[in-house]
Amino acid sequence: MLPFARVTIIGLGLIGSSIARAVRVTMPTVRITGYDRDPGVRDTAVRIGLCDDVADSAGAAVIDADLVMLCVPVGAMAAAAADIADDLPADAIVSDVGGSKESVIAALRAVLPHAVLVPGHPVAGTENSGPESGFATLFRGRWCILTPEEGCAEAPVARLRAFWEALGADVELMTPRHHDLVLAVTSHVPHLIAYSIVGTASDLEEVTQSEVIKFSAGGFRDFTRIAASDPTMWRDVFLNNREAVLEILQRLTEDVTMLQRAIRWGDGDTLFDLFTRTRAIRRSIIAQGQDDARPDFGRDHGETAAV
Ligand SMILES: NC(=O)C1=CN([C@@H]2O[C@H](COP(=O)(O)OP(=O)(O)OC[C@H]3O[C@@H](n4cnc5c(N)ncnc54)[C@H](O)[C@@H]3O)[C@@H](O)[C@H]2O)C=CC1
Ligand SMILES: O=C(O)C(=O)Cc1ccc(O)cc1
Repeated sequence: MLPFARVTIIGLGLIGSSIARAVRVTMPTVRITGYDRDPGVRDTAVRIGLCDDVADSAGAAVIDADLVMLCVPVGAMAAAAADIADDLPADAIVSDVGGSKESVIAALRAVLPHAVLVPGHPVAGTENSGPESGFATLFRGRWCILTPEEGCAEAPVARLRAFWEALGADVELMTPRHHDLVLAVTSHVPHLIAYSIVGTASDLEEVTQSEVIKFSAGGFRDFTRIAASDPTMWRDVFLNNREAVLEILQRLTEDVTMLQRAIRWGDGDTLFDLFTRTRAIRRSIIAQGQDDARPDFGRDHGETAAV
């Protein structure tokens, strides 16, 4: 049995459009309604046949929904929730895909105090954004973390788990606070490092202009991919996961200072030991099959062109 019969997606960018495509492929009888604040995005969604219906307002989109999935930048969650508040069916489950959780939950609760809320975060994405960049297999073999509030009933969590599993994701539960700390280490600070190193290279433009392009086949090229990620989305993530990001940045700063000292004093053992440890981490990730180089990951899936 399907976990939901009528799914509404608010925000039809990379993640919203990928959910729509994945639902089409994996649960073809589910009725998908979409809404986006940007009329151009709504037009594109109609043109590429992303949803069964694209509504003209957020309220009209949710009026008979079983599941409402908020797929907007985390700084826009409160506004998106306010737009659906008056028309949301009392028994509909509201979820989101925001990359930070504690502040998003607080913002959603302030606007939807009585809603059945099961927040989530699919740990899957790309540096691209917009409705045409999504693809149906984005969530396959990836984690989706659900962060229900204390005291949340089990049934809605189970239904949302079944939904994400149908899209191919592996589901794990965490407290919102723990989610935010884990993601600060594994995703948010790495993005900040990429933004920062690409910015530093660009500040040295006069020295590096040609070299940056010429030699960017190395690690720098990987940084430029990450640093091409959506500015609105990432600005919002850093402002909303402030405490955890600052905590991890403090620790990183101490570790970088330690490396600086090792380089200054010619302490090769310290460098070698760390690099040996980090190489083992990379190899264990590959051994667990959690690497993007796996053949069923990546961006060129047959399903991409299908919807
Ligand atoms: N991009 C990624 O790799 C991942 C992003 N996420 C999360 O997914 C969410 C969406 O990100 P993307 O799909 O990448 O962004 P996107 O920029 O591709 O799409 C966001 C869409 O939301 C729309 N929007 C903004 N405010 C709105 C409002 N108040 N009402 C209705 N529509 C509104 C925009 O017009 C845009 O079309 C973010 O919260 C982000 O943290 C989660 C996992 C991965
Ligand atoms: O493109 C990449 O390397 C990513 O890290 C994708 C990503 C971006 C944001 C998230 O909240 C989760 C995953």
